[in-house]
Amino acid sequence: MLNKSIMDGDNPDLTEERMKGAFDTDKMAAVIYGSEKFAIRRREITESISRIPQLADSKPFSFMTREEKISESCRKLSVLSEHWNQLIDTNNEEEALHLYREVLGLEGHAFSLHETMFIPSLVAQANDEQQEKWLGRAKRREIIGCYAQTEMGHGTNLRALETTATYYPSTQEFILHTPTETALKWWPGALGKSSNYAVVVADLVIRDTHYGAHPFMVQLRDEKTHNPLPGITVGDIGPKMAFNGADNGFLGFNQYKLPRDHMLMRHSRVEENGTYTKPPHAKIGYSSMVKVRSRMAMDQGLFMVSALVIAVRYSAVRRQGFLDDKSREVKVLDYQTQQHRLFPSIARAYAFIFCGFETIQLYDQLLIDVKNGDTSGMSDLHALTSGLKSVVTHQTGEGIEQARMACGGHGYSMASYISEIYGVAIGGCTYEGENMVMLLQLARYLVKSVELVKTGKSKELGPMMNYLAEPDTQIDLTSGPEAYVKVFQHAARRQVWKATDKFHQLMESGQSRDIAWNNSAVELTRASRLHTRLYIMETFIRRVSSISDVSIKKVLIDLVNVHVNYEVLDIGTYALEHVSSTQLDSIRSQLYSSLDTLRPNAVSLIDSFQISDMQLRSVLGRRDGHVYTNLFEWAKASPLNQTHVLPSVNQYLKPMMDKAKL
Ligand SMILES: CCCCCCCC(=O)SCCNC(=O)CCNC(=O)[C@H](O)C(C)(C)COP(=O)(O)OP(=O)(O)OC[C@H]1O[C@@H](n2cnc3c(N)ncnc32)[C@H](O)[C@@H]1OP(=O)(O)O
Ligand SMILES: Cc1cc2nc3c(=O)[nH]c(=O)nc-3n(C[C@H](O)[C@H](O)[C@H](O)COP(=O)(O)OP(=O)(O)OC[C@H]3O[C@@H](n4cnc5c(N)ncnc54)[C@H](O)[C@@H]3O)c2cc1C
Repeated sequence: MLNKSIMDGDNPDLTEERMKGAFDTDKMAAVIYGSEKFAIRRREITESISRIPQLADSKPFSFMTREEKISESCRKLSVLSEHWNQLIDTNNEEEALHLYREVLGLEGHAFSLHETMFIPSLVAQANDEQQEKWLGRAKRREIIGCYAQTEMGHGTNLRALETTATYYPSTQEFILHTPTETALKWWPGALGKSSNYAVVVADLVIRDTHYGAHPFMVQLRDEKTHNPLPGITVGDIGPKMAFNGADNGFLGFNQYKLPRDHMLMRHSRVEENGTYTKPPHAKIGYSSMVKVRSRMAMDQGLFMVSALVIAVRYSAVRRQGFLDDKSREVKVLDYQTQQHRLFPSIARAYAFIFCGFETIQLYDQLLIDVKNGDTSGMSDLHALTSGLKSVVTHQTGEGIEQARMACGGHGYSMASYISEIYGVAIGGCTYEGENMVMLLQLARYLVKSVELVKTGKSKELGPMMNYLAEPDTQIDLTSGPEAYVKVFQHAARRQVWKATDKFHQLMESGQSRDIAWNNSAVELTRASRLHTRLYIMETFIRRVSSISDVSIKKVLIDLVNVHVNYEVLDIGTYALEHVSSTQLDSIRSQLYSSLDTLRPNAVSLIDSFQISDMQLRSVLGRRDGHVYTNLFEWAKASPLNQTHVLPSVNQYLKPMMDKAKL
C-alpha cells in the first residue's frame, strides 16, 4: 500500500484518491521531516499520546472560552509532566515541538515562549555560571520563563525602548524601572499569568551613559505563591485575533532591584565597579530573534499545510456540480480553479519546509561559531531570515485564506478550524519583526551588495549574492526549472539594481540618507521579496534534485513544475522585462497541464505530512473523510444547543413578542 492512510470504513472518495497515489507516503514523510528516523519518531510519539486518554481534548477548542483554553492547556501540561521521558527524547527540540503541537495545538500555552525564546536566550546570552544557575532549572521546567522585549510604545525600534536598567556600583545592583505608560512591556507571550521569570530587554544605563538594549534575567513572581513580587505590575493584555490560549502580557517595574549578575553576560559585561565591556558584535543581543526567525519558514510551512490538509481532503469528498458525467456530481477538487487555488500552495509549503531545514541548520552553526568567537556569519543570516520570515508569513496567510475559501461555507465555520490556523499564522507577519521592517533590513544588505559590485569588490559578496554581479543572458524556457530560476535572477537583479540606483540618485540630488531611503522604500521591499523568492525556488529545486528515490522524485518534480510556472506568472510584471508575452502564454499553458499532472497525487502529497486528527482539530479535514455526520455531531455539541430555550429568549425575546401581540 503506497498511501499509508488507507483504512477500512473511510469515505470511499478519499480511499479512491489514496489508491491513486503513485508514491509511498512514509517515504515522502521521511523527505519532509529530514530523515526516516525522525518521521518514524513522529508517528511513534503520536501513537503513544493516543494511549494516554487524559491528553485528549476535553471538548472542541472552538467551544471553549479563553479561561477554559488556558486551564485545559495547563491541565495537559501537568499530565505531560508525568510522561515527558517516556514520550520523547527531552533533549530533542523537534520531538518536543511535535509533542506540543499534538497535545496542545497552536493557540499557545504556558510553556510556548519558555521553549521558543526563554531557553534559547539563556543558551545564547547567559555565561557559563549563569547557565549553571538557571538553564537546568528552566529545562527541568522548575520555573516558567518568557521573553519580554516589546513595549506598548515601541516594538520595532529597539533603540527607543524606554525600560531602564540603571547600574549602581555602590550596591552592585541594577534598578529596573518603567518610566512612562508607554514603557510598559506589552505583548510577551505567557507573561500575563503563567511565567514566574522573564528575560527582560532594557536600556542599560551606567553613570548616565545609555548603552542600549541588553537582556536581564528577572524573577517576576514568588516561587511559592505565584504572586507578583513587590515592585512588579503584571497582567494579561486581553483577547486577540487568535492565540487566545496564550496569556500575552503587560509588565511594569517600579524601581525594581536586580543583582549585578542577573544581566546576561556571555557577550557584554558590567564589572562590579561599573566598567562596561561591549559585545564582539553590536547586534549579538538580538540572537533570540534570529533563532525564532530561522524557524519560521518551517513553522509557517506547517501552518499552511494544516490548512491544505483540510481543504484538499474536503475537496475530495465535497461533490458539487457536473462536468462530463451528468449522472454524478464531481468532486470539487476536479475543478481547475480549485486546483489553481490549492496546488501552488502545496508547492510553496514543501518549499518553505525545505528552506526551513537550511535556516535552522545555519542558526545552529552560527551559535557554535559565535561561541568560538566568530561572528562573521551574523549579517548573512540576519539578512536571509529577515527576508524569508516576511515572504513566508505573507504567502502563508494568502494560502490559508485561499484554503478557507476553497471549503465554501463550511470553511467559514469554526468546525473547519481554518480561521484559527489563519489567525495564528498571520501573527507571524508582525511578531519577530514587522514584515516591511524586516524586508528593509534585507534591503540594506542588498544595497551594500550592489555597492560592492559597483566598486569592483564582487569577490566579497556574501552567499546567494553572486547573481547580482552577473550579466543578463538569453533564457531558454525549454531547458527545465533552472530556466525559471534564471527568470527570477534577472528580475531580482534588475529590481535590486533599480532600487539601489534610485536610492543613490535621491542622495545625489541632495536628499539625506534617511529621506532617500524612505523615498525608495517600496522599491527596496520589492527587491527584497524577489531576492527571497529566488532563494526559495533555488532551495526547492536543489533539495528535489538531491533525492534518489525515483517515485518520490518524480512527484516532487511535478510539484516543482507547478511552483516554477506559478511563481514566474505571479511576478509577471517583472518577468515581462526578460521573457516575451508569448513565452508567458506558454508558461500559463504549462501551469495548467502541471496542475492536471499533479491532481492524482494531491491527497497523498498532503497525507504525507502525517498530521493527526488530534493535531488538526478540524471536522472538515478528518483523515477518514466522514465530514457530514461529524459536522452535525459537532454542531449539536455547541453550548447553545444544550437547551431548547435560552434564558435570553425568556428574558427578552418572548416578552417583546408577547407585548407585540397585545
Ligand atoms: C509560538 C509563537 C512565538 C511568537 C514569538 C514572538 C516573539 C517576539 O515577537 S519577540 C520581539 C521581536 N521583536 C522584533 O523582532 C523587533 C524588530 N526590530 C529589530 O529587530 C531591530 O530593531 C531592527 C533590526 C529592525 C533594527 O535594529 P537597529 O539596532 O536599529 O539596527 P539598524 O540601525 O537598522 O541596523 C544596524 C545594523 O545592524 C544589523 N543588524 C540588525 N539586526 C541584526 C541581527 N539580528 N543580526 C545581525 N545584524 C543585525 C543591520 O543589518 C545593520 O547592518 P548594516 O549597518 O551593516 O546595514
Ligand atoms: C502574536 C504576537 C506575539 C508576540 N510575542 C511577543 C513576545 O513574546 N515578546 C515580545 O517582546 N514581543 C512580542 N510581540 C510583539 C512583536 O514583536 C511586535 O509587535 C513587533 O515586533 C512589531 O512591532 P510594533 O508593534 O512596534 O509595530 P510598529 O513598528 O508600530 O508597526 C506599525 C507600522 O509601522 C511600520 N514601521 C515601523 N517602523 C518602520 C520603519 N523603520 N520603516 C518602515 N515602516 C515602519 C510597520 O511596517 C507597520 O506597518 C508579539 C506580537 C504578536 C502579534
